[in-house]
Amino acid sequence: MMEPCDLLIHSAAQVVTCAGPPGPRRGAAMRELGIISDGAVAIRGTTIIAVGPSAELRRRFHPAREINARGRAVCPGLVDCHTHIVYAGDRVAEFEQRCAGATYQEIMAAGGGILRTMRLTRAATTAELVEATLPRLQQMLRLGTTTAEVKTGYGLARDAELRQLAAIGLLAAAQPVELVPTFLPAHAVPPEFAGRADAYIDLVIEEMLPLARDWYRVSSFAARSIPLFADVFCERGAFDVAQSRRVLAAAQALGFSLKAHVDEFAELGGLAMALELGATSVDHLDVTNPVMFPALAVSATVAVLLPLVSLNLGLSHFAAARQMIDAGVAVALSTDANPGSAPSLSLPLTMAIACRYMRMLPAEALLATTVNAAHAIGLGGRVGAIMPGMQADLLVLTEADYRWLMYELGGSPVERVIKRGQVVVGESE
Ligand SMILES: N=CN[C@@H](CCC(=O)O)C(=O)O
Ligand SMILES: [Zn+2]
Repeated sequence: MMEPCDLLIHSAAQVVTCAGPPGPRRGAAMRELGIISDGAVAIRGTTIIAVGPSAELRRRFHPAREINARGRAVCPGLVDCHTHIVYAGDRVAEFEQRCAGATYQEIMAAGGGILRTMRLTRAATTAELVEATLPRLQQMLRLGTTTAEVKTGYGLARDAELRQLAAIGLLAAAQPVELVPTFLPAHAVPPEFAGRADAYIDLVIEEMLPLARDWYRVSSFAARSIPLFADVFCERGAFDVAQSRRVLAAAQALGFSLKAHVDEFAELGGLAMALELGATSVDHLDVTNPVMFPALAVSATVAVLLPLVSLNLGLSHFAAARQMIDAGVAVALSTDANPGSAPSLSLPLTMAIACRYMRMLPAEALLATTVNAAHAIGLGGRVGAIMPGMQADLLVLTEADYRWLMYELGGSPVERVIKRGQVVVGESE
């Protein structure tokens, strides 16, 4: 007797399952993709129920609908685990200043950069923020992103930060990309607190974090067991290690999971602090001293690397992904999509740059934007792999070999996107 299923995707040249044991992948396991040739995936409701050779699954299942992948590759929906996509305005003029030689830090120190986006974002209503962000999410979806972390951090004041959280909640309900919220009020010292960063941290701890926690408790995110993260920008010109520790420790006491921007331009010691607090991820790590890699490798913390920042800032230095992977660090990759340091929404481009400039192999880059990225946002075991029991988030690519995702530069490698068992990009039959 054949078993019923809602959707059967079959005749894929490769089903790149990324299947493996629980937990983030490290070392040689970052090169094991579990590829099934001439593969198929059976889906019931929002969940994957079987994965295997096409001939076997076509004998076993009687599907309500089927997709013939016609020799294309199928892989997990991509997970963008570090983005700043809720903002108003742009930084095009600053881009020209950087072309003329100004640095990102000089622009930030002169009141531009994050503070320019803060001024524009503060002036926007929640509805305007939603309207500005929706097309970004649509583009991410077309490029294969089915789950994305989204940070606040351009309000830098109580109400404006809460408006960003509200916008993230509305966006999660308005389109298919699944969102994971991160509260980042300590992204820069706002102008009202210039020279008084500690006083701003007091406000963050006493008022902003508790309000964000209250917002989360009644949100759809809590109802679906999607975690709320707190994050901090630990950097010269932003917050020092002591200030960053105060924010993260207070957030942890309120029940937030933790992330930290560390070692982007200067190594202040934020990495050791974040590891001590058991952060879910540490992000950037562009200038981290390799003596830190063994401690990172034995921790449960995922290292999120953001190569589009180095590319966009015209830097020749990239995070030491090769050394980190060889040392056993669980590496994830993300766009860092934001209007300043990384104006790109493309995970395929991110992977392409990581392979060329950080010496990652294509298999490692894919695991870094699926399984490990899911673990970096607390969704490991739910999304990021094609395995029975996992959420049915899949891509049918335009080519037969998944390595086209990294090989092509700036292309459009995705033919169809399936989110929670529904075709949300491309033809449904
Ligand atoms: N480094 C700090 N925050 C962002 C940049 C945000 C911006 O420039 O607007 C980042 O991750 O690169
Ligand atoms: Zn960031």
